[in-house]
Amino acid sequence: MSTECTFPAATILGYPRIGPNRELKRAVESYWAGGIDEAGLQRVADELQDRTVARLVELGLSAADSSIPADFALYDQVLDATAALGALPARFADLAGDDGSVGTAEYFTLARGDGDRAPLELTKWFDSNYHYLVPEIGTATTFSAGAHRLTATVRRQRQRERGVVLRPVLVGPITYLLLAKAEEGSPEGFDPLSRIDDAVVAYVGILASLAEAGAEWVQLDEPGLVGDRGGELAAPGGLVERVYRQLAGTAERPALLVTTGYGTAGNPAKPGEALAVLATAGVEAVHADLVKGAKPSTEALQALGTTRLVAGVVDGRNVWRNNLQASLEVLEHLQGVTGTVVTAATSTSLLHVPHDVQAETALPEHLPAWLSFADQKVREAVVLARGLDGGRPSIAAQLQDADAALRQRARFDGVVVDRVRNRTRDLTEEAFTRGPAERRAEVQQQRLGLPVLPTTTIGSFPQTGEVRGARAAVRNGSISQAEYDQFLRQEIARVVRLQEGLGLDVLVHGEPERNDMVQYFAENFDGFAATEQGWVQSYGSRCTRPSILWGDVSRPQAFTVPWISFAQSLTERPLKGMLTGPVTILAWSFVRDDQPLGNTANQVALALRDEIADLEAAGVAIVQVDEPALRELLPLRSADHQAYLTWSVRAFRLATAGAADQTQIHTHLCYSEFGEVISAIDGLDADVTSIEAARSRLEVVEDLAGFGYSRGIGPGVYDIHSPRVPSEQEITALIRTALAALPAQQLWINPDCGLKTRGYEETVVSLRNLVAAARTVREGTDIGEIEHALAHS
Ligand code: MET
Ligand SMILES: [Zn+2]
Repeated sequence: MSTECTFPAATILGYPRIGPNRELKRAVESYWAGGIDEAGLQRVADELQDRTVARLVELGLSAADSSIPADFALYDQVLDATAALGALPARFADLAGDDGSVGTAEYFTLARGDGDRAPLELTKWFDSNYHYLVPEIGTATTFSAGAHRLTATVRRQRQRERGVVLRPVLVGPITYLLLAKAEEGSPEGFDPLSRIDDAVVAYVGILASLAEAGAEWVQLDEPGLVGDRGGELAAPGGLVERVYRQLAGTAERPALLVTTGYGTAGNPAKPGEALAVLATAGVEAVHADLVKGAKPSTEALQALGTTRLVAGVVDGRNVWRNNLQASLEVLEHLQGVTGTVVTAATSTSLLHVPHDVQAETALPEHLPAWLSFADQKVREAVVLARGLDGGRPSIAAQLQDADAALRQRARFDGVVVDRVRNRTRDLTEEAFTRGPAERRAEVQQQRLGLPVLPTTTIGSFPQTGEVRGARAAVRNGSISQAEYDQFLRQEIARVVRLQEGLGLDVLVHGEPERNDMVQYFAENFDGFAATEQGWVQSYGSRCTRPSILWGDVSRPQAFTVPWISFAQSLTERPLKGMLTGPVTILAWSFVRDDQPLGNTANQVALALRDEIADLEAAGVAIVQVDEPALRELLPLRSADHQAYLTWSVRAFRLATAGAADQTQIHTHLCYSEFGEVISAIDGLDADVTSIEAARSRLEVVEDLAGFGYSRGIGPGVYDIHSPRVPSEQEITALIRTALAALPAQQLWINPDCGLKTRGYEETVVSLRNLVAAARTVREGTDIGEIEHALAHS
């Protein structure tokens, strides 16, 4: 290792990879479709990488001092680590070359599967909306040191004119194994982390090859230490210390920066302990998330000695302009207490935010000055470093600008709206409570007269090229609003007729007017703004464009009612009104950072409550409020779960509890891992809940029965995540599985989720089979009796 290991005064942990115009997304998809070959894809990726480096230099990072991270995954950074380690599950063993390395085609096979081989599973990356590919580790998994892509990147940049020195980024060994799941067939209770020693050997090899390629620093990301296991692992004498002693003790290596992020690493009651442990182990620089995590204690700072502290004071997760004054105070404090050497940095990679506020042309006038996307955040880190070095006068103008923007934001009309505040303040317990569930079920059945095992869908119908085309056409002005509305009415009428023809019991309008289930609400609520170019990577080549919740939220006028009542006017059967729930709206937007999330959630809830009241007034008898993100926002530490579940469940209840007993409230959740949240789901007090269940072959019904869940439940019997058509027999068998655990009166028959990503061809056949299966089961004598009883109650 070089004895000179100075670290830059400013850095970022990572930068959006997809490209300002989603160049990488397009290139990767074109490669999959056979439009370009591997060399073509590599050319686009290299060009983008060069432009990123140039842009970061323009923003103030140096090309020569390791301040620019090399985190250019083609699909996912965890998949990159899997490929670098050659740690493939047995079903993909043939994808590795003799030296354990994985080529480009094989890399994508891991991500997408082939033939009968299922791809690696996708899961949320910590509490973000980014999804990574889960490593599968078993007792026999082999680990090799094949970080060829990363070393090639480092080498290629070093060989450029004037030589760019990047800082390669890799998921650290402990986090890698914490994020893994046990490979199928592993012994009961097998913990992937038990393979740490073999993994470390491979990391030692990777460090050596990166040093040889010319890397002076390497960044190992260990955000896994913020979870429940972090406290024990990062305690003095624990696994973190042992592993990093080994890595730091190797001769051939670049200097090491270990990052955490997404909260306080290690024991939350001893902030900074994990950093001190890493320093003791011999790591040259440690990073702490000072936005979501706690400030390290003085004791921990003292223990850092000469180890540099990379201080994450610029929020990598949100889009608000930094309070430079406050950040500088934090940095000065850290530096002042113990003489710790401090770098100004982001709290996480900037992967979670869009590229550049400057690319937006249609934001409300007041908003751009309050915002900071990736490029602005790079500048913030650079400015803070300058201020820390040169004192406040050296950045006086920037401090003043940031301060002025913050003050303007705080008093802006719309950020605080008295009318909205008064409503949330004056809420009594009554606003959160409906009548008794049994009584509701009774009056709803009287009103709806549904058969036993009622069939329905989750809301959206296939969004065909025609639907997307019409939306694009009205946006670019080639058709008028009136023509577009007419098109939507035709589409809705077609979907309603189709469902009647199929014989579904509760119909939907199909959601053709919605570009996205959250953005559509953001566009119709006050307090939100949508971006044009604000794409962030969700997984692989998929990006989302979260809206920005900047002010107090309210609903100026009913907006779903016209579509829902039009659809209802076309049929005698009950039609469900479709809304997105408060927690999901928050989870999939950038939310304001100046008040507790629970307060914001209640404002959104009241806006939805107004919409439900208008739907009821229009004669709608069933309203579904989707909360697919309820479980997603669950805090990383179990100690924090209860507080979160309390405010999120209350927000849902506030949205729905204004509904009359005769109005049936449905909710939909897209997952079946109910375990830890089952009582929260019970707490939502929805009359009917649909969930994903087909893939796990309805395992969840046992849990529900064990819990004593007593309201309506629709475990999905049709997996909509693939074009595969489930047969009538197969669905019949699933319904019988459900019936073995739960009473027929409680069960609904529906798919796992909305149909918007499916094609009509498979959808129609699948739904026909679903209706036929429900009928077949209904005709079983015992159930026939129940139905008879229901009809006469
Ligand atoms: C991700 S959950 C989706 C629910 C929505 N109602 C739909 O059907 O598309
Ligand atoms: Zn869903």
